[in-house]
Amino acid sequence: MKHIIAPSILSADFANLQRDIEMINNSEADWFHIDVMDGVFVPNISFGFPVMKAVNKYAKKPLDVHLMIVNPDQYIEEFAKNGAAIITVHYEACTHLHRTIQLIKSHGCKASVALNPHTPVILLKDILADLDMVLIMSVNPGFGGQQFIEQSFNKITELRNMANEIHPDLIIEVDGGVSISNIDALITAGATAFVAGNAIFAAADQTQMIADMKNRPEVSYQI
Ligand SMILES: O=C(CO)[C@@H](O)[C@H](O)COP(=O)(O)O
Repeated sequence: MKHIIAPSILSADFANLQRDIEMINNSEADWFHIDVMDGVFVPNISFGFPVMKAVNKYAKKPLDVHLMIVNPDQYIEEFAKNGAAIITVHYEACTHLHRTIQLIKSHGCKASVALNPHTPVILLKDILADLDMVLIMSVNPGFGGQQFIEQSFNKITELRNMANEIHPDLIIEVDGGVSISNIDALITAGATAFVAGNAIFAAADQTQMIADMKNRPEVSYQI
């Protein structure tokens, strides 16, 4: 099976957002990755509903919305109304994670949980069967263009082993420092979806970079 490529619009040119959305529409990318940051959960503010609406107006692929915010329950309905297909909340931001997951699903979205680099995957064991996806943060969230944290490989493998027992078709998404140099090893470790910001938007030929990240002749995943 082919893995999923989700360009992160955080690294797009916001003065030419429609152009960058069309580039993704016309590429081999699978999803749009949308990073929402509130300046509280992470030390950065990205954007909220106005940008989400603008992306939803032109995007022809599913919107993969990553909420790096506190109190995500308060905003889930609004993100769903604005076109979110997948909503990821942070384990570290949710006191009643089971309730939050049910809320996401009740709005017709796929439910996903993100883990910061310091959070062990075992903490998701009792909720894994309810999830469509787990997002492994391979940098500390808040900024694009950071260096990949190598320990993430072990987390991906550990999560894939746990998922094989409980939920074999779980999507494991990796976010942060993903590039053409580490994507093969990440697929081999058990990841099936890849967020890439800098690797795509800083490339001389963005469409070609997406195609290169999508078509990896040496690796494919089995679930
Ligand atoms: O969530 C985040 C950052 O918090 C990511 O989605 C970044 O936007 C990925 O950017 P690169 O590391 O690929 O440049």
